[in-house]
Order: sequence, then structure tokens, then C-alpha cells
Amino acid sequence: MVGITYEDFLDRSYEPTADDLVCRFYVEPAADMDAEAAASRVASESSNGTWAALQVEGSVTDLSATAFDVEPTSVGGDTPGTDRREGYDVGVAYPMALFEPGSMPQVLSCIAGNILGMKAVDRIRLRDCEWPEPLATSFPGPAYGSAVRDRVFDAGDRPITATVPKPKVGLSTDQHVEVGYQAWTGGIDLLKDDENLTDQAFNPFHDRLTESLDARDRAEEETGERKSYLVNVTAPGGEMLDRVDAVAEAGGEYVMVDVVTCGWAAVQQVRERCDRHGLAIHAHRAMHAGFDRLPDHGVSMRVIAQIARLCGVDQIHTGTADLGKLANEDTAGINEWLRSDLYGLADVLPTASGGLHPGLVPELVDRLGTQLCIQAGGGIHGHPDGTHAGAKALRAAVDAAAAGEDIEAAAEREPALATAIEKWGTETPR
Ligand SMILES: O=C(COP(=O)(O)O)[C@H](O)[C@H](O)COP(=O)(O)O
Ligand SMILES: [Mg+2]
Repeated sequence: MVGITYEDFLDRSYEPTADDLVCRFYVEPAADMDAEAAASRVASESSNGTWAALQVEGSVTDLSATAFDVEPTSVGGDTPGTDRREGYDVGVAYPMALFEPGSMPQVLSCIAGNILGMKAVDRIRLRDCEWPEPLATSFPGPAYGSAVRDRVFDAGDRPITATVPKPKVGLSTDQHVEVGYQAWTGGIDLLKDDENLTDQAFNPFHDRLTESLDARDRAEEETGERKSYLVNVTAPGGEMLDRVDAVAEAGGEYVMVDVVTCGWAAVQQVRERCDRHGLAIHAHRAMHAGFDRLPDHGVSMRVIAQIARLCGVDQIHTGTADLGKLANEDTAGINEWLRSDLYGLADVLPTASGGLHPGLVPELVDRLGTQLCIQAGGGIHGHPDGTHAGAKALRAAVDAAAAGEDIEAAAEREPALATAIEKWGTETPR
């Protein structure tokens, strides 16, 4: 390895082996770099090289990555707030031995580490990964994935439904639980905490957990349907694991984790702890847009979803295929990947959320299919007749879409749905 320079990390004739992790990047070289030099720097800095030629005494294991593909491409310009930009599609192959099996933080410190801030490139985005079997199967993957529809509920092939009480923070425990009860008895499957509700004085975690699960039991008895609660266990370190244990003790079926703000090491710990208890994991992706919103930089939502699947979440937010209030990246394509075979690891049930209401359900199901969790907050609690009516409206819209029935026909039977359609129509909110 004596005298190795970054040019040594480019080989256009290299053919990735079955054990290589292949990453696809979008790269805009710095003004004084050509595309091949920039691609070499990406492969170098993300594996075992640096900016300087190295003088190494003795032999070291060669863990160099190889930039094997550098083709002009362009991104952006097709969605509001993005400009069309010209750059390069760069393929980099990483040898398996570079990675610590089963450690997502270590993997990401290679493939999404220093290179994101490297001056050799003006922009760089990790767009996609092809995970080799030895690396993928060193992670547990989800315990249940889309099987939650049968294992936790009796939902068959219809989308499961969830709601997050609004306002997202500020409701007392009693108010929160009452909203949950009204939603459950109106037909919603899952009560869900919001991303910034954890253990605050106005609504403490343990009170909310036990009282919500009591209300769940009452709602199950009243409706004859199975119900569940996505309680947000997000917290630093051991406290989060204690909260996972508390959910199991209280008779919950799921925990919810803010996976990006927590970090992947924490998600891996939660996955391990949930395994002991047979709990499923719902992944909220708050902060993902800091990585994936710009098409020319960061880490794509596609890759974030891949990481989440390997770490073992059962459900994850992947957007609304542009029907809702938040910017989305290829929801349908990401959902397809989450369903695809990955060396026998379980799939992940995608959650569509963010600005949804009953009138959007037919188009949502048309674009994304029924293997879905459909979550509505404002689209339920903003119903003119309140939460219970809002829940009935969403459930009627979902049942109709799953049965291939027109929403108008369903609205004739369910007045709450007619009211929701009258209020919001089929408009996309902002
Ligand atoms: O609170 C909500 C939705 O509330 P509402 O239904 O009132 O819009 C979720 O946090 C967002 O869906 C997150 O976004 P994403 O799902 O895109 O990660
Ligand atoms: Mg939210």
C-alpha cells in the first residue's frame, strides 16, 4: 500500500462481486476537479484513503473501495423548490471486509460519513444501495413487517389505520386518552403519539401508557375489533429501553421510535429489546428531510428506509406519494423496495401520513396499494363533528378503497364521510 493515492480508487473495468456493497451516488465535482478524480476521492475517503498519498510501513489489509462507474446525469427541477442540476452518477463498490457486520453506525460512517462534507465535491448524495447477503443478513430485519395486519389486528388485506391526536403536544393525559378512545371506537386501529410527545409534564409517559391501554381494552370490547397503541418511547439511552419494558409490562403490542433523531445504534438496541417482549416497532422519521429533501445532496429517503428495514423496524413513514402536506421522494418506489425480497428478511409496512384526509384515500390507495398503514391527524380531529365522526369517515373511506368501491357510494351510507368530503373534497393541503 506504499504510495497509494486517491487515483488508485478508480477502476472502470471493475465488476462488483456478490459480496460487495454497491452504492450509487449523485456527485458534482468541485470546480477544480474532473469527474473521475471526484469519484476516486469519494471511494477513497469512504473506505481507507485520504487526501494525501500514504506511506505505510509493512502490509495492511486492502479494504479499498472502487469507483467503477462515472456517468453524466442531472437531478431536480421536477419538484417545487428544486433546480435542475448537472452532475454524475457514480457507482462505488465496497469490500465486505470493510464493514463490521451488524453495526449500522459503522457502515454509515463509511458510506455516508466524511464524504458528505468533502470539499472535493460541491454536492454529493447517497441515492441507493445494493446490500450484499452477508452484510444484509448480519442485521435482524423486522420481526413482523406487514404481517402485523394479521398478527396484531384482523385487518386482512385492507390498509390499517392510525391517528395522532392534535394538537400534537399540549393535551393532558385525560384529553389524549379520550381522543384515542373516540378514534378507536370510530373505527381506527392504532392510536399514535406524535413525534415530539414523549414524557412531558403535561402528559407523562407512564400515565399515558397505562391509561391509553385501559381505553384500548374498553374500545376493543365495545367494537369487537383489535386495537393498539403506538406509544413514543423515544428517550436517551437506557431510559428508552426502560420504556420498552414498561410497554411490554402494560400489555402493549408496539413501540414507536423517532428513528432519525434517536440514531441507528439506539434503534438497533430497541429492536433487540423488543425481541425479548415480542413487540413491534413503528418508525417515525422526523428529521429525515434534513438528509433527503434536496435531490442533489445528503442521503435519500430510499437509503434511510433500507437502513430502517435492516435495523428491524416493522412500520415506517414513507410519505403520501405527493398527496399530503409534506415533500415526498418516490413513495411508491420506496414502498416497493420495502416489500421486495431481501434474503428472506421480513418486509416493512409503509405508513402514509402528513396532511391526509378521507377524500384523498381513493387516490392514495390507487397510487400505493393496500399494503399500507394510513395515518391521519388533522384529517380526523379537524372533522366538523369531532374525532369520533372523523374516525368513522376515514375508516369508511379506507374500507371502500380496499373493496374497490367508489367513495361517493360509501359516503351515501356513512354521513360522517359525506361531511368530510364536503369539507375537504379531494384537495391536497399545505
Ligand atoms: O403528525 C403527522 C401527521 O399529522 P397530520 O395527519 O395532521 O398531517 C406526522 O408527524 C407526519 O405525518 C410526519 O411526516 P411523514 O409521514 O412524511 O414522515
Ligand atoms: Mg407528527
